Amino acid sequence: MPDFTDNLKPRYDGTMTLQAERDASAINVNELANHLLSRDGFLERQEKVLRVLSKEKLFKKDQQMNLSRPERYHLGLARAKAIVRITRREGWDHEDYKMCEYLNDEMSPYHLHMTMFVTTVREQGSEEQKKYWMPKILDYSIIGCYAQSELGHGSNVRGLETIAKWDPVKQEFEIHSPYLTASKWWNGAMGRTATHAIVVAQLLLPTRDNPTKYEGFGPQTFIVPIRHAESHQPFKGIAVGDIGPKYGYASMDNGYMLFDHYRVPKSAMLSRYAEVSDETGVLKRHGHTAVVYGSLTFVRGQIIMHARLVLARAVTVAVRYCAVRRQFRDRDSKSDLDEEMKVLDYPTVQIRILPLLATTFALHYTGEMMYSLYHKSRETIEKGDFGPLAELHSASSGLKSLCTMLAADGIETCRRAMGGHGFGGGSGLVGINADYLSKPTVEGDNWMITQQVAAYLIKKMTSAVKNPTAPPTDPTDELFQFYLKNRDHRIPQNVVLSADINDQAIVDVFQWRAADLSFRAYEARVVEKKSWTKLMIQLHTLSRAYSEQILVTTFHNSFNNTTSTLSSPAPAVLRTCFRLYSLYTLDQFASSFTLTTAASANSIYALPDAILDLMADLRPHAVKLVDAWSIPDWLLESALGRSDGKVYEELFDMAHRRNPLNRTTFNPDWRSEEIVLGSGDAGHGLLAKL
Ligand SMILES: Cc1cc2nc3c(=O)[nH]c(=O)nc-3n(C[C@H](O)[C@H](O)[C@H](O)COP(=O)(O)OP(=O)(O)OC[C@H]3O[C@@H](n4cnc5c(N)ncnc54)[C@H](O)[C@@H]3O)c2cc1C
Repeated sequence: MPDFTDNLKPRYDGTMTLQAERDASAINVNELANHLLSRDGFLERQEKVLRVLSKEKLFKKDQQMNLSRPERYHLGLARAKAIVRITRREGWDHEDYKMCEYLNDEMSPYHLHMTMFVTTVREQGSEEQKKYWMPKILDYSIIGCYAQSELGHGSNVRGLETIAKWDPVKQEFEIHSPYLTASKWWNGAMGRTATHAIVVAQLLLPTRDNPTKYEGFGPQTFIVPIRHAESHQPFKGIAVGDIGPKYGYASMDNGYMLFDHYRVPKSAMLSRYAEVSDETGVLKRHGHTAVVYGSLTFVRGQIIMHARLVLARAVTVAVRYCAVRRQFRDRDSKSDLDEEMKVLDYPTVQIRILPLLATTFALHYTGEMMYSLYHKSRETIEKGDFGPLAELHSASSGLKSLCTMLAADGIETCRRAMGGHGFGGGSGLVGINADYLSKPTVEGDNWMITQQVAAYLIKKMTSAVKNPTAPPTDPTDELFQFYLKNRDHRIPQNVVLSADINDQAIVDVFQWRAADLSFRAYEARVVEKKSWTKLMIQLHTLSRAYSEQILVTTFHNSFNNTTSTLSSPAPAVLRTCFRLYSLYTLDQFASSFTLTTAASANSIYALPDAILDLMADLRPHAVKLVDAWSIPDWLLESALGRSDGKVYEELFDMAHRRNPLNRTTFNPDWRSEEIVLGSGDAGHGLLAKL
């Protein structure tokens, strides 16, 4: 209904403000966007899918935060099915499907089906199993989930309690949950959606001398039907359901599941790398057991690529809003006529947002590098050479931990940097913040998996110490050999850490710190034989330092490889991002850099000024840099982050015209001491629902 608020305008025009910001920078946004997002035709695909999806009523986002949990799941399911339907209707491929999920922006109940479930069958199934299952998976005639974690164990896969006992007479496995803590738990899509599960269970085989006794052969993967194809009810011997409310993930049915002597045929065990022989009932292994973790590694690689887009989205909102938002006149201004300052011009706001803007680019180049590394190594593994698995696993673990931590913390930092409106639904960060909080935990807890990186580096340093002149097989070998040659006559680097510091000097500083921490870990563990548990904090620091070194080195390498082809001023601005990310990180962990003699204490003093200078250099380009990340308004779903800067108009419209709470008169009997929840206009039968 029209009212007197219709013609009111904000005091400062957001659209003009953002236009002025864009005019102030000569960056060619399209060119930079193509540079960042051309892999697999990402940008064209985004445009194509957006055109279709944004017209579908089912995908309208502006009311979803007002729905209850069961409604969110139901909507999520409807959208999951619609995405399959639309993908078929439009003749789209799997990348288009993934783009639908990305733009839909909620955890789809079909997500695990097309990630962990299909990847596990593809990587661990025998040719015969793949021939049987893959067509069913790809045409959605079954829906899968991945049931590894249990109520009692998640990180410790070897400690899983679900058992799969081989029955040589019936040639079947009996899957059983002997304890309450054996209940599968957290597994996405298992609660209400999936018809099948990849179940990770301890394989038990009868011993040779006494067939009534059983011997354990560790966790194996089984493909298990859990719900009836027609009734969709769980099969007898299975108790399964949704685990209930949680942070974010409202549209996902994370589940629990217990088995009571549930029988599956021999063919249920995925047998590309291990199978139970018919005649003898012994386990025959065909390859490297570490490959069982191959699908986890793959998912970790994708998580890193995803982290950069998630952080870019939060930073897009923060940069645009803080460029529009004004508070106070400049304290030192002599004129009363000056406009209020944009909050993005306050260094205390910049220090929270601009290093994160720089981080999006650091994540990008490492994501690209990991993507190539995974596919290169995958080819070698497919040929039966498992050599690269250790390096791949180590790099992916350390980077998964660092990148998801940077992105998850970064979203929250952006939210806080936006003051009160950052806390509101109009920020567009409520969903992404709550959903992304899971990432530091899932696919390997961030504090747990860093131990794998440290173990790998200690092993490498041990070999380097034993044989310091062996031909290096990778950059880490080279770095360790260089370190060992120079460590005795090391003079702490007195590089001046100013805004115009030499880029290679930054890389050297990060690499030296990583090598020195590796050497200290080697000394503590291998030479002094300190207990692993006691060293854990040191080992986590090592992993972080090593992964930061990868981010810095890879970012630096991009200058030689790709960024130099961009038109001015993009290469120089990206260099500023490189320095800002690096010097900001250096400042955060200054003691670690000085204690490892990577940088002298004197040089650290210059850091705050250098960071201020770099932020001043970057500031005029901030809006165009976030524009280059090309996050569509439809995905942002954010009043604060709108590309046209109409922040206040949208916030007011959301509250005044679109908020369902304002459509109902609550408390008409406000003089009474009681509220009748079960009836009336506002009651909606609430009591009956409780
Ligand atoms: C949203 C969400 C979705 C999920 N989806 C799935 C799914 O689809 N399928 C599935 O199988 N699982 C799923 N999980 C489970 C997830 O994989 C596990 O929660 C995760 O691996 C962490 O394991 P945990 O919960 O057992 O934590 P724990 O291992 O119990 O960790 C608790 C704390 O102990 C620390 N810790 C544990 N072990 C060590 C150690 N050795 N040294 C030092 N510190 C240690 C950890 O760092 C952590 O701080 C999901 C979880 C969430 C939150």
